[in-house]
Amino acid sequence: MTILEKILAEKAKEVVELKENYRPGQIKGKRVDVSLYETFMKAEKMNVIAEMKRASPSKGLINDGVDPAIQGRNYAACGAGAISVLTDSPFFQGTIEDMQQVREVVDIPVLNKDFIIYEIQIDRAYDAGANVILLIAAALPEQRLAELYHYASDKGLEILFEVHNEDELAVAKRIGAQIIGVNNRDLKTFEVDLATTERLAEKIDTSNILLISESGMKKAADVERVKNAGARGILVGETMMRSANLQETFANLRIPLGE
Ligand SMILES: O=C(O)c1ccccc1NCC(=O)[C@H](O)[C@H](O)COP(=O)(O)O
Repeated sequence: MTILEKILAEKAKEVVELKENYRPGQIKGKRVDVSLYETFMKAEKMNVIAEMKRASPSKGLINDGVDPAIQGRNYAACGAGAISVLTDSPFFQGTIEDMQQVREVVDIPVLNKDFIIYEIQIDRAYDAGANVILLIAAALPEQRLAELYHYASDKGLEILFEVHNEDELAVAKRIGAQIIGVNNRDLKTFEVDLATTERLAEKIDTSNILLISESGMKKAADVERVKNAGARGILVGETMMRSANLQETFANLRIPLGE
């Protein structure tokens, strides 16, 4: 079993419980009307989606003592264009409450980073104040991805559609994804290779699709590579969660987007 298969097996159990115990509208989070796509397409510096990630399958514990509200406020103050909150508990030690707390203290787009396989998770993300949800192409068949994409879109949510290879990118295009995340981390080996963004970006029309490069971003030279490939945004977890000086970390990664 790959790690993604293990995560999805756990997620299926969580969804059974959610369907029994959660009613749409049950959580009443703050709603802020902002668009990731609009904000990122017009920015002049590399846009950073800073991630709240206590732990991960590849790295184990990263920063389990983090206070989501404090970290979220700091991310926004230091220049994050958006904040991603991992809400999966078994593998990342996150919760939906983490995301709600972040939403309360910032007005920039908030991404609910989870392994979405069912509509009820989208309802809950919306209720807790998310602007964006994640759909992972590798997680579901195309038909189901399309259904979830349209369900989220009809609720006014944006979708970060995550791909790892050419076949998944073709699915993203058929579905009409406007925001495509290329994940540089191979979810089978955990190996991170920025060449994944470089390779797939050649097949993306970045003049109207917002390309986000995800995972493995540590220094300006990494950002330079994905910027040259056409990315207007980067999703950064571990580097942010381990940073002792967020101001400096953001300044290093937010390189100008012009020539
Ligand atoms: O991070 C993992 O180990 C992981 C394992 C299996 C599925 C997803 C995983 N991570 C989710 C992410 O996409 C990253 O948290 C995100 O891109 C940030 O990556 P990084 O900056 O390298 O922490």
